[in-house]
Amino acid sequence: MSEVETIKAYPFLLNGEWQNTTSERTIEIESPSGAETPGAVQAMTESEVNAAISGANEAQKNWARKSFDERAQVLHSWADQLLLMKDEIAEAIMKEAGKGLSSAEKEVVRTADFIKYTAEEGKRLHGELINGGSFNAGSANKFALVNRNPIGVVLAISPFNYPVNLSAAKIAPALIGGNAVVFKPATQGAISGTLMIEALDKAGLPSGLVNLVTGKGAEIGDHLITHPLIDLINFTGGSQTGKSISQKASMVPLILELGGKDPAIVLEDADLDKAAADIASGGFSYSGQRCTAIKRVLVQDEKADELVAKIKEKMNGLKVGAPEDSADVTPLINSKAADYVTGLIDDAVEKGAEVASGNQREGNLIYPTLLDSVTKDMQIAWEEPFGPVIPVIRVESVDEAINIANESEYGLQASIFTKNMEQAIQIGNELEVGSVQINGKTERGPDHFPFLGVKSSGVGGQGIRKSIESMTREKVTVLNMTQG
Ligand SMILES: NC(=O)C1=CN([C@@H]2O[C@H](COP(=O)(O)OP(=O)(O)OC[C@H]3O[C@@H](n4cnc5c(N)ncnc54)[C@H](OP(=O)(O)O)[C@@H]3O)[C@@H](O)[C@H]2O)C=CC1
Ligand SMILES: O=C(O)[C@H](O)COP(=O)(O)O
Repeated sequence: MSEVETIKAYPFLLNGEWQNTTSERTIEIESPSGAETPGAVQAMTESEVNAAISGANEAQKNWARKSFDERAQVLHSWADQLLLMKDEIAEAIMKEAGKGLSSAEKEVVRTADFIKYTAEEGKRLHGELINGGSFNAGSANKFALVNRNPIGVVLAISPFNYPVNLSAAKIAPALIGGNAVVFKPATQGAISGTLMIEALDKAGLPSGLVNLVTGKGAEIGDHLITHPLIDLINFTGGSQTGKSISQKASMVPLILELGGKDPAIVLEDADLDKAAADIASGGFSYSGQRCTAIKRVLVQDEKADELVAKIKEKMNGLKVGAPEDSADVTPLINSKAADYVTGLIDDAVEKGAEVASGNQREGNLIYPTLLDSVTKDMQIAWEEPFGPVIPVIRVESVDEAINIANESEYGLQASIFTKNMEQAIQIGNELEVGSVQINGKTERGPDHFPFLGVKSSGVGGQGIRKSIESMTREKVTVLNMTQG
């Protein structure tokens, strides 16, 4: 048997059947650590993609007629199945996304919690009744019944870094809202995505309601996003990909969760131990491959030396190594990503940044790197590394910190560390971001909080309740009463 024949090729789920592509082409998943491939997925053909979309369109009609409670039962059962498959799914996340095993296990548990909360939140989705008499030119004999209806077929496209959580964060709210889903996982993440759909299938998923589409985004992406039966696109990934989708998908509602360059703004009165601990864990966990990772530090000059020393100290507590050992910093997703990060570090060092810690590389593993005295002419001041490197930019005033924070093309989150709550709130109001964390690291969770990015960080809102609202639309029925 040849080496290629020993690689497991995972099938896709199309209209209730697990199938292999008629193209007979598979895509081998890379191991970020350079170990053997964890398997392969099918490169689906255009006609298989069409069948997935039209099957979902058909299945949605029945699903929309089900009560919230019936839909919720499927979701609860999905969460139970995910937990039963926890070890297998966590191993897949570890092998294809290079995530530390214990974080991968936490991702599965977090996802089950997410799905269960979504099921219950769906049941609490109430419409409203508006009386026409409350408007000057209106009439008290008119009543608007405002209900939330499904949108139809949601195209869910997810990134590699949270291949289970960020996929379920689209699929579960879409389903509870009465939609069908065509799910295209990141190729590097597609085995985990396939396994989570296997769990959903075991939970009693109606045939065609969620169809799994595997294949390279560069090959099938345009076809998917421009298909006339796609009613909404819910995308998480890089800003470049997101912007290109938004240009091509005309008149289709979009939810885009894109890149970030989240600053930690540290004021002179901050608790520096707390700030340093949050910067180290917020910037380096999962090797900085989180949209919400702290990606730059803006610190008042007077406190910069002390803060840098404390961050370095906290960095000693980071475990660097293999995903199997549950390390915090593990090899990056592929060599292109690692080369990109190395290039950013080299550019900064050439232009005068000081390496306070790190700047070592072994294969795709980049040691956590802290760059001090970063200036605005360096690429690392502006670009999203999606890797374990934090630039420290020293500022002379709070206004300078706000200006640099807002000069970024991104606007996901920002942290402010200070004991002065009033000032923190004032600064927060000035920052062009979706969320501000006061005295805490930037992060998405808990998952029922609203989550959104502005500028190049995204369009539309998520977070369990928001996600259900974003993937349903209001339907207004006006009752015109005869004069009583
Ligand atoms: N704001 C947020 O909530 C989050 C944002 N992100 C961002 O995601 C990025 C990292 O994820 P990464 O997976 O590398 O992002 P990519 O943009 O490379 O890929 C995301 C998804 O888009 C698919 N895709 C690629 N090209 C196209 C196309 N032309 N049309 C449609 N789909 C396409 C990919 O498929 P394939 O894998 O086959 O190429 C993948 O499924 C970072 O920038 C990060 O900040 C990540 C998590 C959360
Ligand atoms: O979008 C991401 O990268 C993840 O959802 C981040 O989630 P976290 O901030 O809770 O790690």
